[in-house]
Amino acid sequence: MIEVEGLTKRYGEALAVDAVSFRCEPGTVTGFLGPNGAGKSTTMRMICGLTRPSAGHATVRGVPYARIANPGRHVGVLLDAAAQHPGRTGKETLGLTAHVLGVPQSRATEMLERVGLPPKAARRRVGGYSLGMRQRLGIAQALIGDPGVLILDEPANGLDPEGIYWMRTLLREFADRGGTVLLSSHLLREVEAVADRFVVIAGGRIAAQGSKEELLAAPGGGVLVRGLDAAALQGALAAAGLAARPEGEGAFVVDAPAEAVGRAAAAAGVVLLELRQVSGGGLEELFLTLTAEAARAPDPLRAPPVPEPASTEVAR
Ligand SMILES: Nc1ncnc2c1ncn2[C@@H]1O[C@H](COP(=O)(O)OP(=O)(O)OP(=O)(O)O)[C@@H](O)[C@H]1O
Repeated sequence: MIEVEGLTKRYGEALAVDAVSFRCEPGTVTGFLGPNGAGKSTTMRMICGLTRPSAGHATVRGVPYARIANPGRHVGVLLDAAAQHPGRTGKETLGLTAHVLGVPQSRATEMLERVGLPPKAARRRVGGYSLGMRQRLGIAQALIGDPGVLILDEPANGLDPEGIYWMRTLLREFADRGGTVLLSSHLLREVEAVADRFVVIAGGRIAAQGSKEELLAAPGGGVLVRGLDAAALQGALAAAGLAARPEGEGAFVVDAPAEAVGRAAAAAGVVLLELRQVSGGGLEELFLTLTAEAARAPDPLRAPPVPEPASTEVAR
């Protein structure tokens, strides 16, 4: 469980994150979305105790991250895959993490295999890795302590299509085993495919949050129904008192539960070819609408970045 309550980060006069609150429940993947500069990384860094909030607080499994003893055994974090030491090999990097977390070295070898870094790649220096290989190594580091929570900032960056598919499966299985995942990404289709819930942030503020069903349902909802005989279907719906509007090709949209529509058709002996919830324009359309709205309402306090004093940051 991750709980974020009123998290706020101010850099001088500029508000990077403005009173952000959300929860990530065990067994779910939460997609954290927003345009460039929206405040996603800053929020994630505050959750992980790397950036000090100006106001508000965040807890992971009920305690602030900084107070978790041996946090890598509980929370797997990947915030910046490029932050690996370039002079170490992949195997050395992961071996060191295993040592720090107190897990057997055999687990490092196991994780390298799991993330698709075979022995030959693992013997190479990280400085020579592609971005996708660094991401895989970062994911291995996040997973090596067998945590129950994953916090991943753009983990799919640089991954090839096979890698993206692999990542999706990994995260889904992790959540299905009861894990909690907070995942930021610009790959909307990928997030849509894996996440159960979304938190959309724009201009430092929450623009929307909720379950996939809630956020992606078309305004007004309704079901689309198509019958073998369109006229008979229309008659059946009318007989059941259900208002239907034609949707082309013998289909109708009905503002009623799918069960009521199915029963009306069955009662009239009408064969149905299609019966489904009407979905909206997908995550992409939702994202563009929400972020455009946020852009139309600029916050006068948001200004160009100023360097943060080093003392307020914990070293990565
Ligand atoms: N150390 C800092 N000093 C000053 N401003 C900062 C600092 N870090 C981030 N910001 C500002 O805070 C805002 C949010 O940045 P953040 O990196 O959290 O956005 P993001 O949603 O992760 O963006 P992206 O998708 O591009 O990674 C931006 O306006 C950014 O310029």
